[in-house]
Amino acid sequence: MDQDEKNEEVAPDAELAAAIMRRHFRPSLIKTEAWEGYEFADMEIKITESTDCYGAVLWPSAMVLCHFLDTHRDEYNLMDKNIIELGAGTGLVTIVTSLLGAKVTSTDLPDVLSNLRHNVNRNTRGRCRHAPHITELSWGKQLEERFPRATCHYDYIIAADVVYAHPYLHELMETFMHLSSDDTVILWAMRFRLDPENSFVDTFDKHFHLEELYDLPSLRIKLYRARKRTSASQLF
Ligand SMILES: C[S@@+](CC[C@H](N)C(=O)[O-])C[C@H]1O[C@@H](n2cnc3c(N)ncnc32)[C@H](O)[C@@H]1O
Repeated sequence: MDQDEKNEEVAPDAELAAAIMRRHFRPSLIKTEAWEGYEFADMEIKITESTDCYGAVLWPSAMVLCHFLDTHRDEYNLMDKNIIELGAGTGLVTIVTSLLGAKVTSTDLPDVLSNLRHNVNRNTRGRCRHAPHITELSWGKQLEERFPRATCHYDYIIAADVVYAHPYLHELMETFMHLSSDDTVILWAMRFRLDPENSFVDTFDKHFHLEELYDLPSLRIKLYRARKRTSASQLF
């Protein structure tokens, strides 16, 4: 392969990655409150971050997932769909999916919920068909009690950058398993940093049919679509 051919291979990822990161970012406005502006679902979205924990920062995987959903509205028509987001953080993905018409349950650890609620309320009030529901979900805890399989059915489980070197990867897998019905589609944007992340993908692949929708090496992010493996389920 000569150099030109190599360049041709790399360019699409670099261009897409640059477009995702550039298109949706606007500089901070320091007024009484600092926020960053993003544009998705034909709306300006204001996100306030705080640097005191992971969940209060907006991570690039969230922008990748939002970009995908915003630019694939026909294939992924979210109107009236039931969605649950894991590790919602600052709430960008919850906001975008709500603006696109979904009924969203937005979840994270208790410490993160106040900033999450602030961002989600300010960006969705009066703009959405269904008001998003924000609630605690600590992976692996009280799953059947709080999200009973008999009554909770999700069309989509969405997650951005929830896999990294934390001690709850087993509980996260358990949560994906518990919330998935045979027809639930998981859309999961993942940033690769260390080895535990690769082994999580290997384990995930044993329980779910996994398909790559985006591979963005320049951001070290992949976007996956997955569905639970069952004896009766059809492969994508
Ligand atoms: C790297 S941040 C990603 C946040 C957001 N999805 C984004 O992409 O901007 C990881 C998120 O997972 C949440 N998280 C970490 N451990 C968790 C656990 N055991 N149960 C529930 N959420 C957890 C964090 O609070 C945080 O919001």
